[in-house]
Amino acid sequence: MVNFSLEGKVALVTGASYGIGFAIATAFAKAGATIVFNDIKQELVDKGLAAYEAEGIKAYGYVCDVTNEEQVNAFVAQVEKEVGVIDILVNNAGIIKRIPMVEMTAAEFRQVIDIDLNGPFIVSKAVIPSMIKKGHGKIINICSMMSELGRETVSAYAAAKGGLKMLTRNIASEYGEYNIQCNGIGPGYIATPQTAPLRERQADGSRHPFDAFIVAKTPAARWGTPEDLMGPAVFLASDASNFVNGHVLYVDGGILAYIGKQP
Ligand SMILES: NC(=O)c1ccc[n+]([C@@H]2O[C@H](COP(=O)([O-])OP(=O)(O)OC[C@H]3O[C@@H](n4cnc5c(N)ncnc54)[C@H](O)[C@@H]3O)[C@@H](O)[C@H]2O)c1
Ligand SMILES: O=C(O)[C@H](O)[C@@H](O)[C@H](O)[C@H](O)CO
Repeated sequence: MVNFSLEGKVALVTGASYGIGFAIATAFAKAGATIVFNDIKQELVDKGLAAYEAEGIKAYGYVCDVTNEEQVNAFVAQVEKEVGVIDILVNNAGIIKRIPMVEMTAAEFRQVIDIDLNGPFIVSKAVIPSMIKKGHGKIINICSMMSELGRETVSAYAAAKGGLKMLTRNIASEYGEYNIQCNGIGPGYIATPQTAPLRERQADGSRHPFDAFIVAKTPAARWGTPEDLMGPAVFLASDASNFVNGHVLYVDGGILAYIGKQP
């Protein structure tokens, strides 16, 4: 039988108070896992805890900044003591800055790289030793369309998410022999607060031009929802994917397959 169960597993999903991380953690809980998440502020953690409770899920929430190595190490040690060794890590925490490249400061560029690329490095590094000792582990990095494509204003984000794709391949290469699988999920355009500015209605009530552009660019002809990522995430976290390593699974309604509508 194919085994998609996550019964008895401890899953850490970073930045999972809402949005994509919350949907993935909820799916993991429904598949049997114990959920741990972190966020940068107590109010976000509290909001997350209330949302999990409303779904009937007992989750463990902590304040931790994924860019702070000392904080992350202390957090992972605390989770191992209070909840158990982390079997599944989802590097979901991330930010985007939409600024034309020539107007972006180096400090802004560095901040995006720090959260979206250094963060997954720091958290993965903290959990891998215990995964090796335990004899298995799953790491899922939340990549992006921008792991493959560029567009105006997102240079730092594209650089970080392209780097995250290669970090994924490297973790798979370096730790595959310890029965650790590291794969990515590359969501297409998903309706969350991160993309809300791209979907805002215009003053005259018409659709934001980017909103119409994305619907036309997506063969599925719609934005994705966080729930669209649930099945792929459970697959990559479960024993069903034990020989899948170093891939990015694009969950994009077909965007990367499509040349675009003829004008
Ligand atoms: N929404 C989309 O269309 C889309 C598409 C592809 C990839 N993604 C990626 O999915 C992930 C989740 O995005 P989302 O759209 O659900 O919403 P989001 O980007 O707003 O959520 C990210 C979460 O990470 C947290 N976070 C930010 N910095 C942090 C830090 N230093 N330490 C810990 N937590 C931190 C935020 O507080 C938030 O809870 C991100 O990595 C994003 O880049 C989103
Ligand atoms: O401004 C943007 O183009 C978007 O915010 C994206 O980058 C998406 O959020 C996503 O990562 C695509 O997969």
